[in-house]
Parts: sequence; structure tokens; C-alpha cells
Amino acid sequence: SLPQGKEFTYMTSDVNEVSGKSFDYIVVGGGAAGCPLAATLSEKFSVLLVERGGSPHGNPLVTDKRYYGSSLIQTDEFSSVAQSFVSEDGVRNLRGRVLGGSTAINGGFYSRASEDFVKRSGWDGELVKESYAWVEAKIVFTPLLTPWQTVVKFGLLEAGILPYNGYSLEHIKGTKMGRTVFDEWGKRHTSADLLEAGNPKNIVVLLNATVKNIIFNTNGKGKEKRANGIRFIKSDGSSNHTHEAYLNQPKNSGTWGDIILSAGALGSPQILLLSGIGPHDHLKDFNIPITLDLKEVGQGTQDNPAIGFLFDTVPQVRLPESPEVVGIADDFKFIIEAGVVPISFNASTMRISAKMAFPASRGKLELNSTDPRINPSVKFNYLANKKDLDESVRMVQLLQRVAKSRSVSSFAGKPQEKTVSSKHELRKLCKNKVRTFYHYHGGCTVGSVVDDDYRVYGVQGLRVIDGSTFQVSPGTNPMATLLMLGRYQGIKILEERKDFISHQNP
Ligand SMILES: Cc1cc2nc3c(=O)[nH]c(=O)nc-3n(C[C@H](O)[C@H](O)[C@H](O)COP(=O)(O)OP(=O)(O)OC[C@H]3O[C@@H](n4cnc5c(N)ncnc54)[C@H](O)[C@@H]3O)c2cc1C
Repeated sequence: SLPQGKEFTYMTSDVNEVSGKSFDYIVVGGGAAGCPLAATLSEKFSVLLVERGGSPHGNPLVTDKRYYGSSLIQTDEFSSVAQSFVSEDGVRNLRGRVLGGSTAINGGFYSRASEDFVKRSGWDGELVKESYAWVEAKIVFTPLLTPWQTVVKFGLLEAGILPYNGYSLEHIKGTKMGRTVFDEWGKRHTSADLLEAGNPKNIVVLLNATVKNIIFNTNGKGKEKRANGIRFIKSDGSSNHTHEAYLNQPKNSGTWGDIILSAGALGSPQILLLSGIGPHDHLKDFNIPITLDLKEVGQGTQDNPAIGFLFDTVPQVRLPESPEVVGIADDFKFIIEAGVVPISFNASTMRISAKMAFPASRGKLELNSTDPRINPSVKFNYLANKKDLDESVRMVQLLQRVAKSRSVSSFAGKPQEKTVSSKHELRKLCKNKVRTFYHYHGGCTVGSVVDDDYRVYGVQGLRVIDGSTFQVSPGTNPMATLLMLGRYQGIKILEERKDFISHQNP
């Protein structure tokens, strides 16, 4: 028990404890959106949260800032906390595989979405603010700038990324310091910490179990299929046995709860496809029985093209640094951040990177295998659209201005990358050096796979709430908005079922 007598959330890796049981809600994936969602639903309902990875608690690769970035270097196929994948474009990328999801391996930079993004998403502005604040009170901290962050801050200002906004949570033009999930002692707080804000008696967290697909039943001909359970396997592959868990059957013909996919931009479309929801021809290739021919599943996935400059000619023994300062430039088009990233366990290098906020290029996600533990295949088509290639030239020119600023050059010297100036050379550099900022999204976007309430079109009892629902990456960095979205949608669902609750628990 916690000191105040509050219990910890119950966690188990024993599939048999959950196998055959029923819950009011089942959330698949304990990442940025899944944990706050499960915590919120548990205020009134019983919730099963299934996570394919293990616990982040006590794992220094997750919790200790001194090892920030180390988990990204050495990954393995089925058990490391970060799972690497290489998109069909040839760019290496990463996804979290641990309770806390990508919030357990990421840069920890916390910054809200713009008011414009909130408006365009059709969200209730007040509830959005409350939901951000709910997250921030628990796991968000004000960073004390390191020397390198301070130098880059001045470099951004010298490069003309103005005004200077000091510390700010908001997505506004200019240079600002954001917030972070690392506290003043260098301890990382992940979305898993938010589970403690729920009702521990109502949540069961099943770890090290990978959801394979969703169980549907059809009540009567012509009626929409209803999701009423999940199938899952042990993540370590030690057994071929498939287990099942179900949604509680409502009493007195009341309403049902939902299966909610929060498995991220790779995981959620993958689970839909494995459940027979997706483009008919693609499912046929894998002999997956069709539940619903929904062509848009996996379509339009996107990753923001990024370019990074490295500053040490020889890697140094330096503590890693997560980003704390950001430049939001050129009418919100470019985002510039800096860090110190490990390249091996005893060497790191200073880096400044730029992200293109609104690329036009899109790609798609498809299955590679029917094994849910294997990465799906994904192509982002970085810079395929001419507009993106032209924009990337302007992005690198801006990055060069920051790198050449007196502040940065007197502190860090020249970047490893040669300065090139002709458009032709700049385009070539962008094509050769394009990398990820790790803000990939889409595949189950609102309006094509899910409706405004995040319900999957054409079936009942199934929602997707995570980064796969975004058309574009929000704000400077998406984590804040995904944590907020989990809380926000949880509250919406509680409100929807207010009557049901009072009926069940008078
Ligand atoms: C290296 C890196 C650095 C980043 N830096 C930042 C940053 O500094 N600031 C920022 O705002 N954003 C950052 N991001 C992006 C941010 O972390 C993600 O956008 C965000 O975490 C996505 O949230 P999500 O809920 O969609 O998915 P995730 O947080 O990835 O959660 C998905 C969860 O589902 C689980 N899962 C998947 N499939 C299954 C299955 N079949 N069965 C059971 N569980 C499953 C996964 O293990 C994972 O825990 C970074 C990301 C990465 C990878």
C-alpha cells in the first residue's frame, strides 16, 4: 500500500489470472493515451489494461535520465523496452514496448497543442484544458536548462526565431522553454504513473501479453458486428496458447462497454487488420477472415521528415540531455530542438534537429505477418511530395543559421555536416539525411476509420484512442496531447454512461 493507505494498481504477468474473465472496458496498450484512459474509466467501471511489454518501475533504462537514449541503441526482437523498426523508406525508427509506451523511452519534452489544433479537432476547449492540467499536476516538471540548452536557446534567437516566450506550455511562434516528464532529480515519470490516479480496485493491468485480435459476435443478420472480447498471447513466445478476455454483459439490457485500442500508430492499425477490419484484398493475402472491408485502415500514415546536425567531431563522454528548448519557426512550419544523444554506452554527441510540422507526403501500413509481435510494414514516403522537398531546403537553411550562430559555434564548433548552399546540394543532403523525429501518426484517422467519438465505423463496441487517429502531429511534440486525449476521452465516456452508472450503483 501507499503511505496514505492507497493501494497500487494491480499488475500481473500471469495470463491465467485474466484468461476467461470479463470487464466493463478493455484497453489495449498502456502507452501515452492508454494509461490515462484506463485510470479515468476505472473511476466508475472495471477495466482490463493489456500491455505487451513489462513494468517500467525500477528499470533504470526507463526511469533514470542518465540513461536517456540508451534504451534506443540496443534493441532486440521481442523483449527490449524499445522496439526498433525500419520503415520501407529505409529509416530506422522506434516504438515503446513497456507499460508507459513511448513515454517510457522518449525525449520527455512536454508541450501542448495549439488552440487552432484543438478547434479543428472539434474538441471542447474547456475539457481539453482541464485534461491537460490533470496530466500536468502529476507527471510534468519545469526543466532547469543545461549549458547546451541555454546556448541553443540563444542560437535560435540569433537565427531570428522570435519572439522569446520564456517558459510556456503553449504552441506559439518563437523560441520557448517547454516542460518535461523528467523531475528535478532526473527521474522520468511515464504515463504509467497516471494509473495511480484511478481507482486501483477497478483496474487490472496484464503485462507481457500481446493482443492478437478482437472477438466479435453477430446478433442477427444485417446487424453490425459487436466487439465483445480480445484474444492474446504471452509476449515471450513461450507458448502458442491463445487466451481470451471478454466485456461484461450489461445487466437489464443496459449499454455495453467497449474494447479500446490504444496500441499506438503501428499497433492499433495492426490489431484492426489482424481482426479482419481493413482492405479486403490485403486481408485475403494473409487468409484473415473479413469482419469489415474498411479500406482506410493503415492508409495515410505519416512521419515528419527531420534533419539533424551533430556537433562533436569525436564522440564525447557526456551525460545525455533531453530537449528543453524549442524554436517554432516560419509560421509554425519548422520545429527545432537540441539534445545530447548517446551513440554507445560511453559516448554521446550534441545534436540540433529540425522537424517539418506539416508534410504533404503520406504512406501506408500493412501486415508483414499474422504474428502480432512482429512489426507491421510501414512506408512514410518522406519528401516524396515536391512541396516537402522544397520545404526541407528551407528547413536546412534555417538549421544552418542556428548552427552558425555565434552562441552555438563558439560553444560547439562546426557541425559535422558540410555547409552546402545550392538548392541542388541542399535537396540531395535532405534526401540522404532524412530521419525521423519519432512523431509518426495516422493509420486509423478520425473521419476515415473512427468517428468524432473515436468509434470504429461499421462495428459496435470498438474504439481507437491514440496517435493513430491523428491526421497531423499536434503542437511541437505529440505526447502532451496524447496524454490529454486519454483523459479527455475517458471523461467523455463516463459522461455518456452517466445514467447507466447511477442505475448500476445507486
Ligand atoms: C524515441 C522517441 C522520442 C520521442 N520524443 C518525444 C518527446 O520528447 N516529446 C513528445 O511529446 N513526444 C515524443 N515522442 C513521441 C511520443 O512519445 C509518442 O507520439 C506517443 O507516446 C504515442 O502515444 P500512443 O499512445 O499513440 O502510443 P504509445 O505511447 O507508443 O503506446 C502504445 C502502447 O501499446 C502497446 N502495444 C502495441 N501493440 C500491442 C499489442 N498488440 N498488445 C498489447 N499492447 C500493445 C505498446 O507496447 C505501447 O506500450 C517520442 C517518441 C519516440 C519513439
